[in-house]
Amino acid sequence: MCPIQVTTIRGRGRAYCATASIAKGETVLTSSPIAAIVSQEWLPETCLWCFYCSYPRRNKVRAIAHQDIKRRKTPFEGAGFCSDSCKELAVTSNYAGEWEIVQKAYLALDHEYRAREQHEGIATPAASEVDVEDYFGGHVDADISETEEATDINDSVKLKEYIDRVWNLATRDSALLANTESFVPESERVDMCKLIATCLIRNYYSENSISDPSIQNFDSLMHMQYNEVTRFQDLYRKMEVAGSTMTIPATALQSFEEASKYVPEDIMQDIQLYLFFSAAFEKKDIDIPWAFNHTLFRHVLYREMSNSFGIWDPSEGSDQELLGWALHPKAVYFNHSCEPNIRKVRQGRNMVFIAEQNIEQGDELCIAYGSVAEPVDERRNRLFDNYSFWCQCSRCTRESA
Ligand SMILES: C[S@@+](CC[C@H](N)C(=O)[O-])C[C@H]1O[C@@H](n2cnc3c(N)ncnc32)[C@H](O)[C@@H]1O
Repeated sequence: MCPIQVTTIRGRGRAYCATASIAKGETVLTSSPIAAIVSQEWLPETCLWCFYCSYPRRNKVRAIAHQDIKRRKTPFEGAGFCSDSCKELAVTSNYAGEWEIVQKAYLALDHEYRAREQHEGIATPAASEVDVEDYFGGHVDADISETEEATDINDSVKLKEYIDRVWNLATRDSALLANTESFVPESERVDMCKLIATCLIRNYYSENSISDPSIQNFDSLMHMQYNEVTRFQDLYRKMEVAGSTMTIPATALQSFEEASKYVPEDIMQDIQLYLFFSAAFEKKDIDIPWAFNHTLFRHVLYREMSNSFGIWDPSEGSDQELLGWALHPKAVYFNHSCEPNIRKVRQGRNMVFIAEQNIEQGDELCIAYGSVAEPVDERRNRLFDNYSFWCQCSRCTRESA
């Protein structure tokens, strides 16, 4: 048993703390991911299960059988495993049938991406031709109750309602939907869609299969910190419109066009990404047994942003390559410190957390979210830009005093 427990610390939220003393070098936690994605760039050489990167040699075992590869034009068709046993583990560590559906979803996203990238026969329909119900296959969310009040950006509850309304409006706005097919996401954002699809497919299988305690369920993801509102607030404060008002008028919700004037560009990109995601799965020939909507999509998107772990290639020394991303529900309670007492090491698919020094009972266990070599202002700004928090660790507090 690991001598650690989750405790709440003022100003830092939940945190792992030691329940007994821990000796330097002791492993405090080993975590396996609920979902992981190898980035498009490294797919041909990186094992989908253990993340061993054999670059420049390609993976030995293909994910998709030769006879099933129709055109071999999309990245996932080149994906694979370093061994048959890794492939076997990938298939058997899911619910029955789940792995095949995940592969289908990846191919659907790849096809949508490639089609948009190459403008392969995509005719942008006129706004009047877009049938919203048809576009979303009936998955359009019900609207939330009308509010006639202005929205104060600092009021998190009201702002969440505003954000929900904006997403509802966006997914019904025929002008936006008509133009949406000309939007080509960056390849890393397509990778993000694959990670989200993996989680939503797990949600479907968790709800529709006989429970298997060895498989992590979607619920474990929901315990991760949800950063949608704080991200909106941070981005909004940087917008020009925000210079004049921290209040969004009630009239903004009359139409998506009006509402979008008060939506930061990065959030508009998130909405476009969802429209891309749903377009990939609303094609007639794609048979994926799940229900998705923008609420579920956002549940994963705004958790991934400050909770995921990079999959770094350890063989590269100081010039490590980022091979992909993984979500580890058990490991998300490690806060950041610029003088961390825990080191994280990737061992194959797992993340292992090891004490860097002797730790006393009651001490908080912290890792470093990236480099801590820069001066305090640089460190704090980077953490704020990447994770939306102002570092309150002992070193930052000391160095900024
Ligand atoms: C991966 S989560 C860690 C667990 C988190 N405290 C929770 O309650 O879920 C990262 C978040 O924890 C908080 N956090 C982590 N390290 C921090 C620090 N040094 N100073 C202030 N907040 C911190 C920030 O809100 C950050 O977005």
